[in-house]
Amino acid sequence: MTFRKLNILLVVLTLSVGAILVFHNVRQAEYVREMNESWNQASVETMQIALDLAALERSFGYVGFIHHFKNYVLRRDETYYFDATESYWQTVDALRRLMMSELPERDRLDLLVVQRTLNAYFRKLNDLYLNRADLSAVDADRYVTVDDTKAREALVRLRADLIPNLQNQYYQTAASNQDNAFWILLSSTYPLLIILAFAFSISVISRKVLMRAKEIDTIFNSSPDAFIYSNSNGQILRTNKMATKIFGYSEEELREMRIEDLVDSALRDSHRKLREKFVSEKGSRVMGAGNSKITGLTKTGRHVPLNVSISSFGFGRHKGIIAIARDMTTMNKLQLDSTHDALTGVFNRRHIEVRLDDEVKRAKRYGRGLSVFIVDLDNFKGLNDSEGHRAGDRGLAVAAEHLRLQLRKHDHVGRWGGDEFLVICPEISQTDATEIADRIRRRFEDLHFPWHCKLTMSIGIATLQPNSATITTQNLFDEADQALYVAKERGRNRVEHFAELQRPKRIK
Ligand SMILES: Nc1nc2c(ncn2[C@@H]2O[C@H](COP(=O)(O)OP(=O)(O)OP(=O)(O)O)[C@@H](O)[C@H]2O)c(=O)[nH]1
Repeated sequence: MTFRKLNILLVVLTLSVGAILVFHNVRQAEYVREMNESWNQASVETMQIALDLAALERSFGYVGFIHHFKNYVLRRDETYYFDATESYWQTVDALRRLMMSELPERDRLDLLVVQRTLNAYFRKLNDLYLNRADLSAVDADRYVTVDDTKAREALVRLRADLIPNLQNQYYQTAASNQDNAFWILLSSTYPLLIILAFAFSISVISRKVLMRAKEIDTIFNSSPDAFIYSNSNGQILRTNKMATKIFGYSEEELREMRIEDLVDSALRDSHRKLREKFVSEKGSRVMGAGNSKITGLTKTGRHVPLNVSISSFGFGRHKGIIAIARDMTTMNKLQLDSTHDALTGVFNRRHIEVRLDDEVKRAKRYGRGLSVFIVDLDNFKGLNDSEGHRAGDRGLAVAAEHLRLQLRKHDHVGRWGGDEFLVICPEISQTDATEIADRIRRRFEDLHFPWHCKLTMSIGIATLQPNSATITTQNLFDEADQALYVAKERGRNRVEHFAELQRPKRIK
């Protein structure tokens, strides 16, 4: 998974959990409010009905209307009449309130029975008060008699039915509130589980990211190449162990530096311009791919040959550069050792053979000329014998250096073996070749050596004429060798060209 995808996933997860929590909080507040409301409502209604029933029984019963009614019938005291009337209206009021409550149908019917009985009593009371004040107590009592059996039974039923029913309702509300509380608890657990899952995935992802970082760190630090990571301004942000080893600075010191500080001051400006051009190009790309050769500058001021590849990459507005540099000191030395003679510093036998083959092919391909010299020191054995091998070694090195100095940049010199050298001069005609070889010979003869015997050289030349397609490398070499042989035969310290040997005047 890419870092970008990971980021998007985390943002989506965070937003989802946030939304769920907000939703959950709103729902929870709603639940609590509903619970409170239903609880309050249930409590108030239950209480009200109980109070109304108690009020009904009190105002209707034997401390209420009936009590005052009976007293009036027996004593005919107006006060009882008014008390009874007041109790009557209180009873009516209690009945009305109960009728308006949510009650089962059978309870409503019982309330109607009570109301009818109350009204019957009240009519008789008023009639007695207004029209029959002259009746004796016994007659009055007989007159006002109302059959209240049904009303009493209705009240008993109401009490027996209504209170347990209300209790039932109360318990149902409590049970439903308990249900709500359960769901609130469950809905609290739900986001909690999401948060736990979220935390778990974050910890898994973090572990993977840390593992990856550790892997990269290990790769980074165990690389045989120097890694230098910098921002687009060239400010070094991170390096590996090899970078500290090559440049001699600590990681902390490198982090204070710019990448240009690691090249020679003369090259800094051009290096900076190259970096700026490189960074301004969009996207990631690799420059050099390990082939761009530059020279690094170490803390001690030593110049190190480097092969560098540079990659740039962009992440949002951030641009970074990674330079991977390989110290070529050892590699260059190995390469040099594989192609050069250790004693004289010119090409070794194997390499000069390859060069000879290449140059012969090239000369044939382009129809150009080529001359080859075989140079052999004269009586070299004598030098070894009289002055020792060290003097002989020095003589060989001086001869090689002499050849190199006397030749053009694109000529090649190699040690063929012992005291013998091979020189390749592309595009040199026969006449020029002889002249050059003779000049080399003469100047070598003029050199002063710190020993008694004189050191000279004999040179055999062969020339590949332009557009001569048939001659092979071996033929050319053999011709030069034959010319050398003749030079030795004719007294040494001489130059002979193979082509001259064929002419009759030379043979004379
Ligand atoms: N000091 C030294 N001597 C070497 C080296 N390689 C070869 N020789 C010696 O070079 C001498 C070459 O001698 P020769 O090729 O026989 O002939 P020369 O003495 O040069 O005589 P001419 O070539 O006939 O003039 C030998 O004695 C080798 O031992 C070397 O690397 N160092």
